[in-house]
Order: sequence, then structure tokens, then C-alpha cells
Amino acid sequence: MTTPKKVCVVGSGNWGSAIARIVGLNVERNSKFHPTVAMWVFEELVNGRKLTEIINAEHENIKYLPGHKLPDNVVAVADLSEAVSHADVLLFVIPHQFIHKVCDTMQGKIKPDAFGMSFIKGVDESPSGLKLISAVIRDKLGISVSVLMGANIANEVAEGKFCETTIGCKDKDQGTLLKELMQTDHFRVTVVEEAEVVEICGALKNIVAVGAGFCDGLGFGDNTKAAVIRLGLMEMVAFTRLFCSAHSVSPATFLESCGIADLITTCYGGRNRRVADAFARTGRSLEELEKEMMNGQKLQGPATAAEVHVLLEQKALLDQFPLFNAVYEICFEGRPVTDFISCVQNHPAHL
Ligand SMILES: NC(=O)c1ccc[n+]([C@@H]2O[C@H](COP(=O)([O-])OP(=O)(O)OC[C@H]3O[C@@H](n4cnc5c(N)ncnc54)[C@H](O)[C@@H]3O)[C@@H](O)[C@H]2O)c1
Ligand SMILES: O=P(O)(O)OC[C@H](O)CO
Repeated sequence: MTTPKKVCVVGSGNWGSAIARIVGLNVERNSKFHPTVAMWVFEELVNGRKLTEIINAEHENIKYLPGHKLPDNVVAVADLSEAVSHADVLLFVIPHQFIHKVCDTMQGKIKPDAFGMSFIKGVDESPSGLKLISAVIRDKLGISVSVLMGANIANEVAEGKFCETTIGCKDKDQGTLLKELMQTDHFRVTVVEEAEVVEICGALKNIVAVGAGFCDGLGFGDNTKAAVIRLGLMEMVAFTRLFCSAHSVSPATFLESCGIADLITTCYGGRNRRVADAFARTGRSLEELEKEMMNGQKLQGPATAAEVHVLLEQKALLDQFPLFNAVYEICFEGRPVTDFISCVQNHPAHL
């Protein structure tokens, strides 16, 4: 008999906590997994108490996923090295901005035969180029890394409202095990092989969601948003073909939950949309609005627009990605938000 696999959730934000909730319930009824789940918490004080102590006493992450109990077998751990040291399966669920620091701390602390799955929607940009977050983890920790992306607004998932999701995994046995770890009656998992496409979809849809939020804030309607979604999807497909040229990129993957479905849900119900809407309405800075509206949660869309912009500029391809470029220029270069509509009106798809 094989030893049950220990799972550690690296992260405890809005999505991290919703994932810990699913995983905690699933491991209890599956003997392939150890019945206790460690959840790494970036320690902070909430109402004068340590967040780890609150979670372990009240079984609720009252800051990032209030109103939803975590199963008792999810144990919050503040020390990252301690949290990951016994894990066979590492689930990475942190805002993409923090991945380097977290992996650096984990180096030399994990089991050599551990493997990972990333739930992180974003990309990494450095002087050596644009990289998938799974590749950062793989390179820093020397482990295999799959991904899980989908139309999954954390609060809705925690409420048990039905949704689908996509695991991108190249190893059939690992894919089957990860599906067993994640799937519930309300959270249906499809496993596909094109892991790079799954992951890049998860990152790029956040840029489009910022554009959708601009349109909402400017007072445009659902037809306009549908146009933004369509044009954004075209740019997502084109960018994926460019970025993943060494891998297979099939249209079918964009039809999975990680593709069109995630794009739609984010453009209607996501945080990137909500803050971009407020930005267009008020003219206040994104930084200020993020602080005020998100209670410590982090936006991924504007940073991803900036990271993608570097590559497009280097390759002199900005004119082929006017929607991505407009989101970047409005967020970071003072371009008026009202220009977003003319960018959509003059999109090369209409020429
Ligand atoms: N929230 C969602 O609905 C949702 C759904 C699907 C995917 N995702 C993706 O999952 C990833 C994680 O999102 P989330 O919603 O769990 O996070 P979040 O937006 O709730 O971010 C807050 C988390 O970041 C942590 N944090 C703050 N400073 C930190 C630091 N210096 N180092 C490490 N951690 C720090 C906080 O402690 C908290 O746990 C993101 O890439 C996001 O795009 C989110
Ligand atoms: O709230 P957002 O904009 O970070 O999006 C959340 C999820 O990625 C939706 O699947």
C-alpha cells in the first residue's frame, strides 16, 4: 500500500482559502491522501490577533474568506519552511507578485519527490524574458508543476455554487490524482495536456477584465462588453500562439473553463473588473482603489498588462495587440481612459 500523500496549500488569500476548503473536505474521504492539510499563511494581525491563531481556533479566514468555515483538518502554519517540509503535493495559491520570494524560501526545504500545482493567474517578467509562473516554480524548486485555472470566483466556489475548472497536466497519473484531490459535485474538473495554454489563458483574461471594467465605468453596455470579450479573446489566442510557439495550441483548449468561461466570469464578476470600473468612474489611482476596495486582496490584471507589454514592445508587436496595449497605457502611462473605446472601435479585427 502506498503512503497517503500529504498536501500543503501555499497561500491563504481569497482563492487560497477556498481551495483549502475543498482540499480539506476531499482528503478526509480519500485514503490516497493524508487527512491533515497544512495551509501556509502570510502572518498578519487581524483585530489585534495573529491570523494563524484565528484560523486554527475559529476555522475561518475572517479576513480573506469571511463567512465560510474551513474544515478542522486544515491547519494554518505561519512558518513557510515548516508548512511545506512534509508535503508530497504543493498547491501554490498566492498573488503572482510574491512567487519569487516564496520559492526562494522553500528552496532546500521540500521533499525531493514532491510535485506541485499552480492556481496562480499571472506571468513573470525579468531581464531573461517572460515566463509562466509554473516555470518559475519548476526552475527554482526542481519539481514538476501542473496548473488549475477556470471560471472560478472564489466566493462563489466557497458558497458551493456549481462551476467547472481545468487542470493542465502532462502526466496522466498525476492528472488523475490531482483531479481526485480537487473535484467535488460543485467543482467539476477537466484535465487537459496543454498546460501552457491553460496557464496563459488564466493570466491574459485579467488584462481583458480591466478593459471590461473601463467600459462599465464609462457607462457602456453589455453589447460593448461582449465586443471587448471577443476582441480580448482574439488577442489572447494570438498572444498564446506567439508565446507558446514551441507547444501545441489547440482551439479546443480555449473552449475549456480556463478559456472563454473564465474570460466571461472575470469580465462580469471579478475584482479586476470592479476596480477598473471605479477607476474609470472616479479618476482615482488604481493603487488607492485597490487598497480601499480589496481589504488586502491583490489585483493581477494591471501588473500582467505591464509584464506582457514588455514582450510586445521588444517584438514590435504592440499594434497587433491594441486592447492589451491600451489597458497598459491607461493603467501606467496616463492615457485617458476614454481612449479605450476608440481603441476598440479601431481594432485591426474591423479593418
Ligand atoms: N480570488 C479569486 O476569486 C481567484 C480565483 C481564481 C484564481 N485566483 C488567482 O489565485 C491567486 C491568489 O489569489 P487569492 O485570491 O488567493 O489572493 P488575494 O488576492 O486574496 O491576496 C491576498 C493574499 O496575499 C497574501 N500576501 C500579502 N502580502 C504577501 C507577501 N508579501 N508575500 C506572500 N503573500 C502575501 C495575503 O496574506 C493574502 O493571503 C492569484 O493569482 C489570483 O489571480 C483568484
Ligand atoms: O477577481 P479576479 O478579477 O482576480 O478574477 C477571479 C478569478 O480569476 C475568476 O476566475
